[in-house]
Amino acid sequence: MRLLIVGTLEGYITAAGKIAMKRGAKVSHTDSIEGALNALRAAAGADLVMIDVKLDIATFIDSLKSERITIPVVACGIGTDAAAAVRAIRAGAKEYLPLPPNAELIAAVLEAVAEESHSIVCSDPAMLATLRLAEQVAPSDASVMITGESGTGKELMARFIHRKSRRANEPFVAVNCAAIPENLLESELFGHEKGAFTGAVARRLGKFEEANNGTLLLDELSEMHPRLQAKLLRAIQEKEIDRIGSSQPVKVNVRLIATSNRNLEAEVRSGNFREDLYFRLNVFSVAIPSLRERPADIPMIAEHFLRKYAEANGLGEKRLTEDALLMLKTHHWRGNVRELENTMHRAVLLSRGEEVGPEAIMLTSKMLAPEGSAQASIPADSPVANPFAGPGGTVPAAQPHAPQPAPPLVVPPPGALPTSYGPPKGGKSGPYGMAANSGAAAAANAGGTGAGLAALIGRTVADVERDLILETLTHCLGNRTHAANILGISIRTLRNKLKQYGDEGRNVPAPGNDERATA
Ligand SMILES: Nc1ncnc2c1ncn2[C@@H]1O[C@H](COP(=O)(O)OP(=O)(O)OP(=O)(O)O)[C@@H](O)[C@H]1O
Repeated sequence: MRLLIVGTLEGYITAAGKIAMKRGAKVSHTDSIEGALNALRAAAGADLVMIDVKLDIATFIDSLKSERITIPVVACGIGTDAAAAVRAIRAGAKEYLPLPPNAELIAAVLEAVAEESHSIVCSDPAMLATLRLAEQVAPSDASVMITGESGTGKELMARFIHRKSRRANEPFVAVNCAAIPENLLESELFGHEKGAFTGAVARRLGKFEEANNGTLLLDELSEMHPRLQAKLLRAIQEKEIDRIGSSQPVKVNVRLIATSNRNLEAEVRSGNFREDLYFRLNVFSVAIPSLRERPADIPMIAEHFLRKYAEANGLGEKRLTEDALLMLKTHHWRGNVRELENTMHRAVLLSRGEEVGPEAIMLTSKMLAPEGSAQASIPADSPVANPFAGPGGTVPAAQPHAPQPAPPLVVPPPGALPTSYGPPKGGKSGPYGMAANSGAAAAANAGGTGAGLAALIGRTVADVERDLILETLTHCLGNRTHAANILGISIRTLRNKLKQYGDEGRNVPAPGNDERATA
């Protein structure tokens, strides 16, 4: 949790900051609204802003809205100033915290923000049962192995277990073992001493030490090289790690959660994964059902993302039509919740007005296309894999047993995309179901001749794809990562396409501020 304090808080900055830090928050401070906006525009960002009620909160919140930065703002002022509190709430502040700061109140606000941004939306009995199991397992210190197809919510579940554990106020640190090359992963996990290898210009602590007293998530563990598996096993057994280049072991107290979207037992059998490590990590196992196995979750999750992205994009309320809902319910979600999330994000941007109909639902999967059709031959990675597709409750993580009618308060971080949003990994989901096209979906798909779609007829797929990519990029103010997420393609594919368009003399939006170094 990153907290940004703006202003002097009537002289109580230090007290408020200390309380927040004690609860695990990383606290930064700026004096002015301009300073806060600059900080939020930068990659460092924040998950919550506490602002002095004497500052111009209305201007601040308006600026956030106009720049599409979505972040909860809490106003703080001397308790007796009721008029200022009312003004702040009217301006859009979520809460008013009276000063001097009260430890319990600050803790409650931080907890609420953390839960809201990682809430697990579900109502299907299969998922509720999984959550119950996770909640039972959470308070112990035992290692947990979370399995499930790509995009089913494994990281979300790991965060849920951490929040429900005795370590909830300590750090939660995640490492994606598949995303980091083997030689860097060792230093990432265990740290290194200055001079340990070329480029090690200073001592760096690894994730084990960063997560000390808290929880370390080893995401996509099956991708770890056997040599590192041995070092990890030692760290678990001895409860100590060796920084690279050091002969002094360091004691660590870390609860481990591992995830894998591969069948780890099979990896053990084929000799790719150490059996002893597998049993160390798999004390408890939590298997997350795929979205296909919990169809009752689809409408709820779809509505959740509809609200989230409509709000994040500063658009009014939107609702799904019956046809659109039917299309979602009958689609074969290979990319699971992540695919559904991207689909709803696109739908928010493509729909006009309050209603979201089937014409706004662009599915990246080939599953709806008849075998051998032109559509089926378009790669699933393409944003126009289904360009001619036609009309087709939330249980906050803290209370998994009691589905609530009220929508969750969604708190995406600055830039309006969740931190857990990784590059699309749908292609890695493995050999999961090639379910036959359902009759309902096929029927819904067959009727696609809305005005928007008719306008596409006569254009080539490449043309439509280019326009969609460039429009989306413009919408994302040039941010490649966000655009790739919305389009449902990898950042690499996006960059290749943009290079091609640039070479063809097209006007390609410049990278967003935070991406200039890498784009
Ligand atoms: N039940 C849910 N409610 C709300 N959002 C969800 C739910 N499940 C997953 N998500 C969202 O879907 C996206 C993918 O979730 P997450 O990263 O936890 O999946 P994963 O299984 O760890 O993915 P991968 O296998 O690719 O690592 C995230 O944006 C997450 O917030």
